[in-house]
Amino acid sequence: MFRGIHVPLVTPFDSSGAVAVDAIEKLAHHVLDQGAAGLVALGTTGEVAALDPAERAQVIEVCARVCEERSALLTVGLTGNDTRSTARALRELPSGVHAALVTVPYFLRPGERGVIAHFEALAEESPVPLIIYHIPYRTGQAVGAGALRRLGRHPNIAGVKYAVGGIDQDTVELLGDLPEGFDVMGGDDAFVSPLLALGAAGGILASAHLETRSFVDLADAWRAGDVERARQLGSRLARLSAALFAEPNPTVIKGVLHAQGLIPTPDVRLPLVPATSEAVSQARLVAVHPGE
Ligand SMILES: O=C(O)C1=N[C@H](C(=O)O)C[C@H](O)C1
Repeated sequence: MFRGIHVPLVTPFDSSGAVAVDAIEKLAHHVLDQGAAGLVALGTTGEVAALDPAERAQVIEVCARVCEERSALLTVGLTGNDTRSTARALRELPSGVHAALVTVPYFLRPGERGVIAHFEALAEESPVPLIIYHIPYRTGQAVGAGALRRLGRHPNIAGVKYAVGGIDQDTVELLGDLPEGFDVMGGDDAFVSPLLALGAAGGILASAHLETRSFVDLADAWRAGDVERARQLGSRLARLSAALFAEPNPTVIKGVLHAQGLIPTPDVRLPLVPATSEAVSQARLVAVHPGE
């Protein structure tokens, strides 16, 4: 189900601080024009925690409209560390949403058995397929290859957004033996190229707001076995990702998109603070001169 590059959209704000719905629509078309396979609404990059329920509904509505028009896949991010309320949020997803990206329960650290029980319960209730968001450096919860493989055998669990901060033993084991119909999507921008080389189906990458076409080419090159091209693109794009993540995501990306005239302000909501002008200039420089 998951393949190619999916862009977790930023939520732009206008000068009054309101969600700039027109800018979301423009950005959505912009990345899809460049070959993105889908959009992710309400990810970390979309500052979901700082949006109120009405704003979240607005973001989903505009993304669903664009995805419908463009025959693209819409995934919506859901973060919770309680199974009952997460199941309720899944049941309440509006139509037009094709999948839900659900974070491993954070902070609580329920252990692997708890994580398995959580996702199996959610998968039974969810009206759309789930993609597990595994990001232990944010959630505090390890989940090994065996547990992910078991979850991947559930018919309503379509994949994992894999962001363990590098390539480790579990990464290699997982990608060496994937359940049928269970896709691995790279979720650590700087490591997407090696993950694709190991057999990931694509990536959910905030960096792909910029150079979307090049990220799509990277995934295509690994799939086609064009190793030379994939390595070159991979190292160039990893430099771009490093510059875009030099300060907390999505502050630098918003700074660059604003400088390019794609969003009305670079503003983020507290506790995030806007990126420094140095970080934004450096990221713009790397985007234009990737060798520097
Ligand atoms: O919102 C997302 O989805 C992503 N979030 C990650 C993060 O903020 O750490 C980065 C990734 O590119 C996508």
